[in-house]
Amino acid sequence: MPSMAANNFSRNTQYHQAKGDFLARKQKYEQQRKNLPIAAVERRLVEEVRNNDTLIIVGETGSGKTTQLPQYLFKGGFCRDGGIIGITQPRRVAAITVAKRVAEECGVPVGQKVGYAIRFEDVTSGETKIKYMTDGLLLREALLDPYLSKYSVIIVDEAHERTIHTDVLLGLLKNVQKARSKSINGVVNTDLNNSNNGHTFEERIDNQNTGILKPCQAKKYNPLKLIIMSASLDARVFSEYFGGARAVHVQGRQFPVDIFYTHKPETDCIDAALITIFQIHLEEGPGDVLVFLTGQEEIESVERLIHERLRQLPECSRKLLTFPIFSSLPLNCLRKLLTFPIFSSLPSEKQMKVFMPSPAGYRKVILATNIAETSVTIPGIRYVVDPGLVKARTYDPKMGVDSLIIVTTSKAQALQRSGRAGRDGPGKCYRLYQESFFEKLPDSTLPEIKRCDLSNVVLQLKALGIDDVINFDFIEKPDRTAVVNSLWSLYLLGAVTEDNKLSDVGHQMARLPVDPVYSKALIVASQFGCLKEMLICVAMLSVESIFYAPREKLEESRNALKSFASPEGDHLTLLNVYHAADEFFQKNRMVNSEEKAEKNLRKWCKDNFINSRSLKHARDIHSQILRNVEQMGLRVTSCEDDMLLLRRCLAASFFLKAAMKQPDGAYRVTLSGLIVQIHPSSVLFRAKPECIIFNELVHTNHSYVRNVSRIDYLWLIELAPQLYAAQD
Ligand SMILES: Nc1ncnc2c1ncn2[C@@H]1O[C@H](COP(=O)(O)OP(=O)(O)OP(=O)(O)O)[C@@H](O)[C@H]1O
Repeated sequence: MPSMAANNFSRNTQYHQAKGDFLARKQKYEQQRKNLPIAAVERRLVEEVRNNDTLIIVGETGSGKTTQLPQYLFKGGFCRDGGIIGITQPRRVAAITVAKRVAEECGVPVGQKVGYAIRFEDVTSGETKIKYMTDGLLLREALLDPYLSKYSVIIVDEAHERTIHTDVLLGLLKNVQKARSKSINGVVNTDLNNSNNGHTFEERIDNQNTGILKPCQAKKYNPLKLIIMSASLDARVFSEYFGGARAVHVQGRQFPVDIFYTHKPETDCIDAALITIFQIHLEEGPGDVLVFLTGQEEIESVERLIHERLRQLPECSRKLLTFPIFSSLPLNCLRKLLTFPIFSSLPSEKQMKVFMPSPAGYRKVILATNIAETSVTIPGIRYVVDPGLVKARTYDPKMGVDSLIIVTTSKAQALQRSGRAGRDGPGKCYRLYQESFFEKLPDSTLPEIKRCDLSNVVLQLKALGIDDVINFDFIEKPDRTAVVNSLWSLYLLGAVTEDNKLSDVGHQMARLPVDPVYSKALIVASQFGCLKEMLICVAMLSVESIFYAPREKLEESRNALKSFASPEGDHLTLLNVYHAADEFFQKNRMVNSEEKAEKNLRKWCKDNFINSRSLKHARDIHSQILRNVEQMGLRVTSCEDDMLLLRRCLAASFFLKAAMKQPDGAYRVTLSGLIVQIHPSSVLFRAKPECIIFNELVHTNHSYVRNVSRIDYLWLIELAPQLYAAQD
C-alpha cells in the first residue's frame, strides 16, 4: 500500500501538472487573442458601444468579431448592472461551437459565465453573462419577456444572412430599444408597437393570461445596446433602418486566403468537387478540406464516391514520395483521408465530430451544407472547395407551395465560404466557377422573408401583440400576398379570429416550437384523444427522410419498408416504424446498458433500411415536444388501436393540404387547384386512393406530394367546415 506521503506527493504532482497545463493553455489563448486584428481596436470599440446605442460593425471573416467583442464588452463593464450580453447566430452549430470556444478562452466550463441556448437545449445558468443563441430562440424569449429585460447588450451576428428570424428580430429590437429608453426617462411605456391599444406589454400579456387588465405600471429599464455585425453586409441599409446608426469597419485579417477559379465552366459540379478534393489531397501540403455541397443526399453520394476512389488509389505512389511533405508519411498515406458530413438534420453530437482534430497523418475532408458557411471555425481547415451552389427555400404565395431549389450563391456567401479557411494559418479557396461568373453574382442573398411561408412569423408577431403585421416596421417588407395568405391559413387553422386577432388556440399554438400546422395538429389530437400518436407523427414529420434506400439495394429496402407499411398511408407507417424501434430499444435496454442498446438500435435501423440519424433526431424532438404539451396541460392520451380515429384527426389537422384523385390518376390540390402526383417513396404511390391529405409538396420534374394519408372527403366537410362546407 503506498504511504500517505507518497500519496500526497503524487496528488501534489498531479495538481502541479494540471495547473501547469491550465496556465500554458491560458497563455496560448492570450497570445492568439492578442494576434487577432480586432484586438488592436478593443478600446475604441468599447468606447463606440458606450457612445452609441446602435452600432454596425463590419469586419473581415476571422478578424475576431464573434468571439472577442462580447469579451471586450464584459470587461468594459456592460454586465455590471446584472445585464447579459446576448449574441444571436443564424445557426445552432455556430451558437454551440462559438460558446464553447469563448468559454475555453475564458477558462470556464460552458454554461457558467459563457453559455448558449438553442431550441430544445439551454446550456446557461444564473451566472451566465455572455450568451450565444440562435436568432429564433431570442424571438421566443421575447414572447415571455417582451422588453428582453435581462439583456444589456444584444449583438445580432451574421446579419447579412437575413434569415426570417433576423429580420423580425431587427424590427422587434428597434421597438424594444425605443421603449426601454423611454422607460429610463420615466415615460410610461405604451409604444412598443402601433396597435397595442395603449397598454404596456406586461399589461397585454396579463390580459391575455388572466383576462384582467392590470393598472398601468411604469418600469425603469436600462437602455438596450444593439450591435449589428457581419463580414459582408451593406452597412448603409442597416444604418438607414436604424435612423442613421453609426457604422465602423474593423480592418485586416489574420491569415491570407488565396482564391482560385476554374478556366472554363464546370458542367458536373460533383465530379469537379471530387477532382479538386483529390488534387488537394495528393498535391497540397497538410491541412483539412471543407467542401460546400447542397444537401444530405449530395453529401452522402460524394462521401461514397470519395471512398470508392480512395480504394482505387495505390498504397502509395512513387511520384508522391518525391514531395518532401509525403516522404515522412507511412506507405499507406494515400488512403489516409477521412470524411465527415455535416448538415442541419444531423444530430448535434454527430455535427460536433467535424470539430475534432484528425488523427495524426490523416487528412480530414468535411462535406458540409451552408450550415458551416458563417461564424464557425473548424480548426485545421486550410482548403475550401466551393462549387458556388446552395439549396434555398422559395415560396410561391399564390399556390402556397414551399420548395427547396438549388441556386447559385451570392458574393456575400462566397466570401463567407472562403473565410472558413485562413483561420489558423494561410488558406486556399477553390471556387469551381470562372472569375467572370463571380463578378455577375448578386452582392447579397435575397432575404428569407421574401421567399418563405410566413405563417410562423405572423403567428409569433401576433403572439407578441403586433396585430398589424402588414405595417410592421420590417427592414424590408415581405410580399403582401404572402402575408395575406398566411393570415388566411392561420384563420382557417383557428389561430386568428375574423377581426384578425390571435385566438386562444393561436396563443397555445405560438407556445409550441413547431410549425403552425403541426402545433394545431397537437392541439386537435389532444381533443380527439390521440395526442400520444400525433406527437410521434409530428416528430417523425419534422426530420429529413426516415427511410434510407441505397441505389444498389433498392429491392431489399423496398421489402424492408413493406414490413412497416400501412395501407392507410405514410403517417401510420411512420408510427409503425417509431413503435417498432421503440419496442426494440426498450427490450434491449432491459438487458443491456443504455449505450449498448443505442448501438443495437443503430444496427436494427441499418438492417431495416431506416436512417438511424433521422430516427434519433425524431426521438429527441418527440421527448422535447412531449414536455412542451405537458407543460401546457394538454391531455396526452392514446387512441390505442383506433386508427380510424387517428386518420380523422389527421384530416382535421392537415385539411389545408388535401387533394382529390383525377380521372387520369393525378391529384388536384383542393385549395390551390395545383395538379400533383403522389411521390414514389409514399406507401400510397400505387394504391391511389380517392382523397388524400399530405404534408409536403416538392418540385422536381413534376409536383409531388409526400407524407400522404388516405382520408374520406366527407370528413373534410365535417371536420373543416370553415373551408369545405361552402364548397359542397
Ligand atoms: N473553435 C475554434 N478553434 C480554434 N480557433 C478558433 C475557434 N474559434 C475561433 N478561433 C480563432 O479565432 C479567430 C476569430 O474567430 P471569430 O469567430 O471571432 O471571427 P469573426 O470575425 O467573427 O469571423 P466570421 O465573420 O467568419 O464569423 C478565428 O479566425 C480563429 O483563429
